[in-house]
Amino acid sequence: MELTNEISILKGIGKKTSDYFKKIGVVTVADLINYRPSGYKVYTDWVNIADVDFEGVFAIRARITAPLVKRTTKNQKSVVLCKVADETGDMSIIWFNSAYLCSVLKAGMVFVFYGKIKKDGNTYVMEHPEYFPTNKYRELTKTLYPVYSKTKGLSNKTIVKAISQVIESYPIETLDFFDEKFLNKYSLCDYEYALNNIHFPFSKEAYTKAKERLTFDDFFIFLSMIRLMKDSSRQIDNNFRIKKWSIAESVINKLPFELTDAQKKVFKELVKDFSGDYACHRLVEGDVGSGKTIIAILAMIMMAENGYQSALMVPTYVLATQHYKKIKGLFSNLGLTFNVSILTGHTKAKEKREIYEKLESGEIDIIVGTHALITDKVKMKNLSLVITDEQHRFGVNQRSMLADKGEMVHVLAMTATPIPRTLAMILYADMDISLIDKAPSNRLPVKNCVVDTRFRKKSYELIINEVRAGRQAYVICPLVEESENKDLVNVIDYTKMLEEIFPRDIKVSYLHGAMKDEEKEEIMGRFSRNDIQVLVSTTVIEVGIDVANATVMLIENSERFGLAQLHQIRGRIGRGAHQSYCIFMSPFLHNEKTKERLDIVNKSTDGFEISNKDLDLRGSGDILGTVQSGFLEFNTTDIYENADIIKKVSLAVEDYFGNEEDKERVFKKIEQRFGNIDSLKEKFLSSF
Ligand SMILES: Nc1ncnc2c1ncn2[C@@H]1O[C@H](COP(=O)(O)OP(=O)(O)OP(=O)(O)O)[C@@H](O)[C@H]1O
Repeated sequence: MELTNEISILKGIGKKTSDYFKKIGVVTVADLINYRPSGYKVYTDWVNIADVDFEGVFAIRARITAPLVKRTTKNQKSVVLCKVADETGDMSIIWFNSAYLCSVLKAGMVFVFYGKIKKDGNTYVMEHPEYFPTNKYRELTKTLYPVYSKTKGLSNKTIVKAISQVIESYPIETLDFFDEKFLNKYSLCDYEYALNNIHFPFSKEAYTKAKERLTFDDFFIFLSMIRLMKDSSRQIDNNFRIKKWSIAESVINKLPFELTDAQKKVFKELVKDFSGDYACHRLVEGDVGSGKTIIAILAMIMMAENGYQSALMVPTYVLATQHYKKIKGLFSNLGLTFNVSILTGHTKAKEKREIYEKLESGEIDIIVGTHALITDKVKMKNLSLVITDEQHRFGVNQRSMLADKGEMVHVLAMTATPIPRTLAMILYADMDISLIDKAPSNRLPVKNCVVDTRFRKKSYELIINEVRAGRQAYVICPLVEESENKDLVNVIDYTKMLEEIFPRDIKVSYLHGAMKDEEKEEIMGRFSRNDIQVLVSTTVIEVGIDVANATVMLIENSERFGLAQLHQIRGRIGRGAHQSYCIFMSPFLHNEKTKERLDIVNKSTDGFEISNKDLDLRGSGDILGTVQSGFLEFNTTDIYENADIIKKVSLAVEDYFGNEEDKERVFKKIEQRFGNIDSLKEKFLSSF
């Protein structure tokens, strides 16, 4: 048997069955062994019938007390009824469409019945259970039984049988990538053991070992591919090598704050990239408010200092304006004469023409903007650096459309999405990664609370007190206009209500997505000058808004938001030296799930931890769905859950890439297990 053979060479798999297998993506023998269980059935120890006092899946060990009876229900379904008893009580069992059982199961026989127990009036009924002789069941409780994703016409049993055939007759050990020395070094079991125990775990411990090994393999292949890609993108020469960066350094010394160690490290990495042999391709990842903007500014100063142009592209007009103003302000304070401009969809036609000209002539050193930057009209004399504020708003395509306005430019991407470094390596395969892992030290941790609406009055008092102390506040509501759902609060009415409650001198205003960009920008401008003290807003403020004087965040209907989003929203406060307060308000705190979710953001201010826990609650499908598209399916793998393994894998990949012989051997094995490396690479690339 070859792994490339179609599965029809297996016993018991005819044309019809192999067609069903095709529907679940299994065509060849290789597909079959890589088709991993979607879950496992755990056969729990049996319980006394008397102890069953809630619905659920149970095992009971009981004697059949009377001959089985066949009935037909009102809607013509055939059911079989069975009475059973143990020392503690009796119970009814019902099977559907299984008339044959009447001649198999006889009064007096003892079995372990395993199935769902439901309440029926005052009694409990077991529905359609499996049944096993006692000894067989005892064996089953020690193991996990695989459950595969099926398709109509293809039973779990058929899949189990097919996989067992391959495992029994194929020399699985020949597919191992690694030798004993390597396996020992990374404390891994061998591949044969792993494959056996992922499909048919001998014990729970064996399953854990197997899962760990296969997860390792998945990531090993994945990261090897990334490494290959990186090797090829590394070859891009640095066309814009900087020779000096003393102005950037003097800016650092004159800033009103000292850069954090994390920021200093990233700055050094950038100097090294920009002055090195190859073009920079770097992702800067830092939690909300960690201080990424100044890094972007310093990078652009370095380029300007060497006579090159740079572009900063952000997702919204408001954000572009904020960055532009910040850069202008900083330059004028420090007496820097570099030419900075802003280009957005709202720039007036005449002004636009001037900007296009100045970009083409090289007069503008730094251009900040939105998507407007990628139009054909924008031509740049010597664009050398492209910075994008990722936040998942720009695809790789847009990033490269801007980059294409220069000749193999440096690329710097910024993100606040709290993804573990290893996952970032997958999402941003071709990039180096810098982490800003510590927030500036002048910050006091935000004080949080989760409260129901009875706390509203107190929240308003807190807001008034903070405003009196010179600070400002945000109130976030999920919807804009009159809402059909009375439980949700709308921004405009809310603002009116606050205006009535708050003393006259406290200026309240609102912001929502349906407003015109210029209106939004005008309101944000007034808020950042403290002309407005309380801003009632939808989540339009979520990304990047920076008003360090704002210290209160009241989030109405906080149950409506995702946890990562709540973290982003909260990130708008706690950005300065003053104590900040975040109030997660919800009328649904009696719901345990809601409370449990909100407690996560309440207790943690670490974006990475919050995402992790959010994933635990929601399952990882959402995030992994995009990562795995079209490539290896990490179906035994959850990137977040396996962060430790991934770290180990990165080391292992580095190990291998240092050694040509090992590398070749491993790639041969990968090919053997999955097919040709080039096609694998192609699949990999197309999944981005
Ligand atoms: N080292 C530092 N010490 C003190 N304050 C700093 C430091 N670095 C940046 N800041 C200030 O912290 C605030 C947040 O920084 P910045 O806007 O760059 O955050 P960010 O990482 O872009 O966050 P977000 O992803 O939320 O937009 C700004 O007001 C900035 O001036």
